[in-house]
Amino acid sequence: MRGLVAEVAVAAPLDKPLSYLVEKALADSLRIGMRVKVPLGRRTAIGYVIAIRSGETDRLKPLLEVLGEEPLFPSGMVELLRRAADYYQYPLGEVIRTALPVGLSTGNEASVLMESHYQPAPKDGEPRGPRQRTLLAHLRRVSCASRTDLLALFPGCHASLKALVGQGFVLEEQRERLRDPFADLPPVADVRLAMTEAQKQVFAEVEQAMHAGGFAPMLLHGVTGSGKTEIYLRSIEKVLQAGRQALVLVPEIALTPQLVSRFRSRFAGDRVCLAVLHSGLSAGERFDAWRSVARGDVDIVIGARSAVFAPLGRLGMIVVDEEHESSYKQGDGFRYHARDLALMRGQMEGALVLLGSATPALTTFYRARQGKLAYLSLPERVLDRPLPDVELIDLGRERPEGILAQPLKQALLANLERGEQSLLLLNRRGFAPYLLCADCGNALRCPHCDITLTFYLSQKVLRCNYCDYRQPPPEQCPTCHGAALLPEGAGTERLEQELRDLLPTARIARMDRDTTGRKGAHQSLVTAMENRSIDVLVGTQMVAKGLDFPGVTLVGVAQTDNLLNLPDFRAAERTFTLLTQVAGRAGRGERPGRVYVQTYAPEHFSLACCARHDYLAFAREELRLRQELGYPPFGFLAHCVFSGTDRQQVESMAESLAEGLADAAIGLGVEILGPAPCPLARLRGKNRYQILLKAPLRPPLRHLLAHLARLRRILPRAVILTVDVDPLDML
Ligand SMILES: Nc1ncnc2c1ncn2[C@@H]1O[C@H](COP(=O)(O)OP(=O)(O)OP(=O)(O)O)[C@@H](O)[C@H]1O
Ligand SMILES: [Zn+2]
Repeated sequence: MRGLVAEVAVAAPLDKPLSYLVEKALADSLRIGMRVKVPLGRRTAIGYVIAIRSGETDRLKPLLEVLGEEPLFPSGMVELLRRAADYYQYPLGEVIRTALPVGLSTGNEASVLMESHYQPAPKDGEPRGPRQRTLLAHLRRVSCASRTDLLALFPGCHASLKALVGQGFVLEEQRERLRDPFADLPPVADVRLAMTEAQKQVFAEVEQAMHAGGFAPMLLHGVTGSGKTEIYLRSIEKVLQAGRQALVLVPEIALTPQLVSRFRSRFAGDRVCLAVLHSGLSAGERFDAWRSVARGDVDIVIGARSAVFAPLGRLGMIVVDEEHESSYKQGDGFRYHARDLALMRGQMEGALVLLGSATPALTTFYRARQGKLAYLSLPERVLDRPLPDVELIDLGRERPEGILAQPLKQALLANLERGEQSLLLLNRRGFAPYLLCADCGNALRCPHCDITLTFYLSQKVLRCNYCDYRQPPPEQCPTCHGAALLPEGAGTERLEQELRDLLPTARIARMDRDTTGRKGAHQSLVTAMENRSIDVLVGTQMVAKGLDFPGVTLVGVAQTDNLLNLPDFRAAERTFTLLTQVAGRAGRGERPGRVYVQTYAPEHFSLACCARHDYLAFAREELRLRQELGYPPFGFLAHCVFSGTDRQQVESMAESLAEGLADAAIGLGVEILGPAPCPLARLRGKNRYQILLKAPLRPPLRHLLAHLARLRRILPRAVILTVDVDPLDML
């Protein structure tokens, strides 16, 4: 018999969508983009309708229920979702589940306004059960979480949560939905800047592409402080005037309050509806925001990574700010890169895609050089403001007693005297990265991970920065029972302490994940910097990210070598990028800036190029090295990680699959590297092996990955394989 058939991408690890019969009662209300309940084997599952057609229905099971009254994404987005699933070799239903806001994926409608929220109580010690400990560790890390979010992260955690509340480790309260953390910020008055000549030129090129219509990918390479934001704002105005919508991606909403407020002040009120999608929203709020976007009520969406899937139906432009940022890549599950999907989406929907950065990812820069992206450049800062002077301090020669060498110390003192602000970067949290035994030389290590425990002096705790394992610092060395355990190396806590000794009268603050966990904490640091009630801000990478503090004239980098020495072919690029970005925070106002970078490798080209503000020279040298080694952008990678508790089993499964791949790879020109233990050979109690697939062209790599999808069926349940296409993090 023929009838109505729905193609459903079920949120489960399935190769392809399944067909279901649509019974008469549901036929009228069903549309593409709706969420449905379907039978799957002996259970029911949630899925998403991606097509409706007429066809043979004899052997089809009927669709059980339609959830919600409106589609969650426009039918025009199905193709993007499909291509994303195909590109990253991930099941379509899971891709859609990742794309939708969290509250929606669980199946229960997220419309509750009041719900339980949990916070860690000020009680020391650890609960008994491992589940309770994990939950508590999570709560201590995030400070507060709603029941919905906890259940999504830790399915079935009701009992543990109740026990934690019962024992006084956790406080429970009924709260309204979380408020929008940006709603009550003082509105910044919008200054409509007269564009500089360089800005005018770039903007003219954007306008031209807009007139031409259709897909137009562009790279806006503008040095730090060159006024890229104004280009975004003006371009979006044009897009809105043409009756289309804009999507703005930022690396992390919570870390980019200044950009968000510039958009707010330019557009809010102008009968323009702007939605900010961010993780501070409660499930209910996210659901509401999503639906109003899906209905077409929103003109501009600003959001982090996952906003690339915002259900905008009349998309005219996508801006990807700080396109080089690695937070655009999702690190687990569906490992997509939001910038790459933004390009894919722009192409499919005929939109302009503007990627902006002072330090474009080399892959992006190379694409521009090949002519796949238009190259727009703002080579100078606005208003003839100079880029800061950068001085490299050779630590091998200076040999400072503490963390800071003389020249940087003196600069800090002088800057304080002048009443100007300073910024110091050290990309390590805590007091010290190791607690080392002076007798036997052993460092204390995480029992679950292949990594040393970080020592936090203020909290008197040793903590694993990967799995959050904690223990009090022991009295004696567990190996030799020696009593001299010494903190080795430096983290932001220690640097802060050293600064307090050096500058006793200065107002010093620290910005890292430990001081910004509380809601609003990051924002109050930013405000205090803007008000000049902080003299010196110390922090991790966070201080390097897109902040615009005109009062900062001095930037110091405490060390560069841990970044430069990471076993990763992108180490030089990461170093160059981070240093250039943090240096770019200096001298953005009226007074010029200076930068001191402490390093053991002053002759390294990534540092030398940074000191000369010479991105092009850096890119030239780094591209040459990449080409020699066949690494991106001259080759394409897929990173396969096998993990499980039984090391031997993991290793032997990795070997079997590598052999299977090797057979299939004959004649394809794909290199198969490994299996070998991952650099982080143990993580959260799991042993890890990796295979790296490397190919000069994409099609053979994809071919091999398709083969891997079949091969992996032989894996036992105890061995988990994750495949990361275009990996960024290969530890
Ligand atoms: N045409 C202009 N006239 C005067 N000031 C301007 C102009 N354009 C931008 N500015 C100011 O210059 C500063 C830097 O601009 P913006 O924050 O857009 O830089 P950016 O290019 O995004 O830099 P980064 O990559 O470092 O974030 C801002 O304070 C901004 O207000
Ligand atoms: Zn650990």
